[in-house]
Amino acid sequence: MQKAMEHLDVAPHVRAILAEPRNELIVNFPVRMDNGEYKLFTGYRIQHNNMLGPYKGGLRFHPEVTLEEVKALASVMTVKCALVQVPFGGAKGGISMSPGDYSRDELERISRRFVHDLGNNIGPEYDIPAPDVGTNSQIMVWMMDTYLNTHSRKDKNAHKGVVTGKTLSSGGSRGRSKATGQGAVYCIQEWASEHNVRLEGCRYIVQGFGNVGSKTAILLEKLGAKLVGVQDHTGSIAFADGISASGLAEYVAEHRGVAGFAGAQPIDNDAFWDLDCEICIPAALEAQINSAVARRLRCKLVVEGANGPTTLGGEAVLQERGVEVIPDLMANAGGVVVSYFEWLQNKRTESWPLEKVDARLGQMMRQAYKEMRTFAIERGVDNRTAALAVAIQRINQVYLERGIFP
Ligand SMILES: NC(=O)C1=CN([C@@H]2O[C@H](COP(=O)(O)OP(=O)(O)OC[C@H]3O[C@@H](n4cnc5c(N)ncnc54)[C@H](OP(=O)(O)O)[C@@H]3O)[C@@H](O)[C@H]2O)C=CC1
Ligand SMILES: O=C(O)CCC(=O)C(=O)O
Repeated sequence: MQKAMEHLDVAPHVRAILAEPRNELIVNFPVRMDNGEYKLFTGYRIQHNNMLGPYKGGLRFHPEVTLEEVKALASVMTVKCALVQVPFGGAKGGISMSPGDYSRDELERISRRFVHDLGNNIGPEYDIPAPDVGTNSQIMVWMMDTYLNTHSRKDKNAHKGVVTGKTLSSGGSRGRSKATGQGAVYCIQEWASEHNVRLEGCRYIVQGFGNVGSKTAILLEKLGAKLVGVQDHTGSIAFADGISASGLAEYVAEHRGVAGFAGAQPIDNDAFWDLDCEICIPAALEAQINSAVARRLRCKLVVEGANGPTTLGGEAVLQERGVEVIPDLMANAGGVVVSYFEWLQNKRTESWPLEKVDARLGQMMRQAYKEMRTFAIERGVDNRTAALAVAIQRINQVYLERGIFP
């Protein structure tokens, strides 16, 4: 962000405000396990900035969740929303836990108790959680239901928009589950048309085959591109003739990992990064592409499906080697854009057809992509610097217009 601000005239107080989150919430809460014993969990919710609208961002259930990680991810949400022009600010939250270690009943009690203890610190006009790593639409529905039961005694259907990423039957939006992948694919299509690359036959590798990784892979496959390698926590697989993305998604749903998939060969985790391809899509966790990995990559383009997958060192090497990066705040913004549509539909008691969701998503992603590339070309900077600059410029403008309450 500091690098981007060098290209802008940002007021000193706005720099200071953006450097820290506004609110940091930590809740410690006990949950009854299936064996009758109680276990204490620590939940975080970081509200980074709400100048452009209610705080917005996902909730992560993963063993590596820390306060520092959530703070960083919350700030990415602030700039992401500003870049794609959804009227939201930035937030993120999570619990340090491994969801796979708990039964469905335990997960429900953990999710409900977390929301109960967040109390009035979330709300449809104040702070709106969504899915992230280790959480899903069922967890979002439990969270919404808990909020409605504790906040609106008479009308159980008002305020459904307190959480997005819900199941369709409980107030979700068509297209939300594939939205992040769909947004990434719209970006890839823009890149391909700028560089005259045919996506048919284009080879790509994906790290992380959860919501973002699998949906991106399936949509690219539909465009004729070829998935040649996948990695998740269970291992890495490759197949030069192309792995079936939809077949692999079905296998992962059943086996909870890519290891053992019959339609590809197992390879070393290290060798995954050496695979010949045009596009590399990190869609798991932060800091996966460090300088050593960046030296090995044999792609033309890195599309950051995940938040923060490239370290500063990794990015420097990619730039040196002429590998273009579509940064997280641009590449994975499709999720929050369709979350915004879901929130709007909940407010208006509407249900949009998928065609409308996709068309509006495409329009917003392409507009933001164009603004990022125009800034990058005109100022001679990389895409991340450009995307951040476009976003910060917008936030700065609003601070200057509205001023600071004394
Ligand atoms: N869901 C959304 O709408 C959005 C998500 N994102 C970002 O996308 C990324 C992925 O999120 P999402 O798809 O929702 O999460 P999921 O939990 O659905 O999937 C995460 C995937 O990453 C794998 N993974 C986890 N750790 C590692 C590792 N160390 N090495 C390789 N693979 C690993 C997981 O495997 P396993 O399950 O076996 O652990 C799983 O396949 C995150 O950075 C998230 O913040 C960004 C925007 C929106
Ligand atoms: O859909 C949302 O509100 C937020 C998704 C998210 O957490 C992200 O974009 O990183």
